[in-house]
Amino acid sequence: MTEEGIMLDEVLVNEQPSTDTEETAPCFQTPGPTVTFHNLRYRIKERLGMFSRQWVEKDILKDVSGILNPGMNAIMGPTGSGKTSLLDVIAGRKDPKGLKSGQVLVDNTIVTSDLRLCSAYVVQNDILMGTLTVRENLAFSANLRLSRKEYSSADKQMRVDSVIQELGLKDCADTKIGTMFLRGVSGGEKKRCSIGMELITSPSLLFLDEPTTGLDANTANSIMELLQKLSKQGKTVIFSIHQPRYSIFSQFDHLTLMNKGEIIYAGAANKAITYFEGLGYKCEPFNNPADFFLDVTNGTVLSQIHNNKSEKCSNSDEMVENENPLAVIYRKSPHFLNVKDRLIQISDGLDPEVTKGDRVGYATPFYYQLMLVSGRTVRHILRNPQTSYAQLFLNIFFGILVGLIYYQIPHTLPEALQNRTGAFFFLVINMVFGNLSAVELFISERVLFIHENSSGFYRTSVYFLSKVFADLIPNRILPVFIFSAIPYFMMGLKPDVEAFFLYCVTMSMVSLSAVSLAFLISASVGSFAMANILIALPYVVMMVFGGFLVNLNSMLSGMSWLKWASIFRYGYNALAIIELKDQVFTSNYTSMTGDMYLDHQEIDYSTWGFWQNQVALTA
Ligand SMILES: Nc1ncnc2c1ncn2[C@@H]1O[C@H](COP(=O)(O)OP(=O)(O)OP(=O)(O)O)[C@@H](O)[C@H]1O
Repeated sequence: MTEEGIMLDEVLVNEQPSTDTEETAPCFQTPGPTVTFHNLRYRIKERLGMFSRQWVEKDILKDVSGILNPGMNAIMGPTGSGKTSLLDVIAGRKDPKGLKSGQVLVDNTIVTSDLRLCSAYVVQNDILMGTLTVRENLAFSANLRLSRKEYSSADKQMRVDSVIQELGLKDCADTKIGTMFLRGVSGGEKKRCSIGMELITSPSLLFLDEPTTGLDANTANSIMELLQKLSKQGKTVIFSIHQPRYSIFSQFDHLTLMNKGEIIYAGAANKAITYFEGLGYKCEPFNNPADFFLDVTNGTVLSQIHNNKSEKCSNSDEMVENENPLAVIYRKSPHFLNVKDRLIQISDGLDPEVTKGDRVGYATPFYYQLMLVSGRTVRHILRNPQTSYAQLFLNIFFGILVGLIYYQIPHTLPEALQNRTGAFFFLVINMVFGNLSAVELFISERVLFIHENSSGFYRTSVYFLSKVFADLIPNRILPVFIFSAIPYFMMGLKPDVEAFFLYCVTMSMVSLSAVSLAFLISASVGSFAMANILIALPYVVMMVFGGFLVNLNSMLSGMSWLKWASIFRYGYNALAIIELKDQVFTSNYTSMTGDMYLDHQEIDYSTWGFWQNQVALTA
């Protein structure tokens, strides 16, 4: 199959961008909403020590409220002050269990967690498919997030072109994003592409987590200019940022300054200096305001008035108890009282029955998502075929090796039985351990999946099925047939079509069972190292209880039940039945049937006895 042949994108990703700019549909037109958040209190639970049973609760947002209008809304503060947490809670991206009180309103209406499906969120570390080009990534977003009823292929194509044009991505549109092994587009272009992935849906509300982190000064500037351009078109752009330089700070309309989970200033960005100067903090000439604010929060710059006032305020219980006096002062300031009045008005006029986002669902149907996501996975594999080639090569190599070791097994005892059973066990071991690479499947793209799934690209089941199909066929099923066929004929096993077919079925079932276990572990843990440790344990235990290394009948009864969970045992038994049943083996003095051996090993070789192994492998 060629890459071009894959039915992957309705938008023809290989098509050159439309050069006629007048035809390009203008995007980013919808005016942005006003976002208000009321008394948000977010709490996390942390274990005291690694093995401790005690938990401590920590408030990471302490009763924060505010109003964010269309324009550039920056959330600033020192590390750990709660910027990202506030952004995530507003965007509906933080675990709702931690939200102890408060609510978020969009245009005076309660939003459900579906806000995440109808707003755009650009994460800090760009999460894109590295083997696809900028245009292909954008097309993927357009195809999955724009409804097929409302947008034709041409509309989607136009939208992709429009985003490329607006974000200045024309020169790198057909360059791959890049992976660990493949040099791709620059950091700034990657960030633009990440923003573009979200702008495809033309959202009026855009969240960005630290959009300038990791970028050089010029690139950071150009990203912020782009955001400012969007905000000037009426969008509500809300972002967290750590310590921007002056040219970036001067583009902010509204500033929310955080410290220790509380707001210490919220209001017009250009009035923040005046506010802090009013509290007695002096910003030296030529000092960057962003640096000044961080110095204020860190206590590097001290307030004369505040120092005097602290004596005056020492009677105030709130001031004495609160370890964040700037937050207390802010809550008493006219700035906050103003915000509070407006929030009370909004809350009073709120109709709890009317909610936003109730009916937001996926833009495309299940089968269409499955087709697109599988297409992308196949394209990714074709552009990154090393694993598939290695899998194929290893299977051919081991197939020939087993064939050579057990070449043309005679029918004379004792080799006839010893070599056959040894070969079966070796084959099953290869089949199981050859699938260790499957643990990597859900780990390597975990972050991409979580981001795309929570942004409403596709359903969880779609991703799972697409990975299973795209990995199973090239990496698990095809190599199994090669691995099975080579040694079967080299070893001279039963020359019978039915026996060969059943042998292939058994090998496939062993492979699929081993892969399923690897998938289960892969989906349950977060790191590759952990997955490797966890998969080795059941594989080794299953191998010991496989029936070849130890006589299961002579085992401690308390342990022998483990044989029922052994993929090795079911695979080995099935192969032994296929090959040994109805065969007669001879030596100089005696003869022995395969059935006698199976009886001796207590292997049930009746028809049901054989198929129950297949059923167990399927289970
Ligand atoms: N899920 C969580 N589990 C434990 N602690 C958390 C969790 N989320 C946030 N925190 C803690 O809450 C505090 C605020 O975190 P947050 O990421 O919001 O800060 P930030 O201001 O964005 O910091 P940075 O600039 O370093 O990203 C930090 O002390 C952080 O360790």
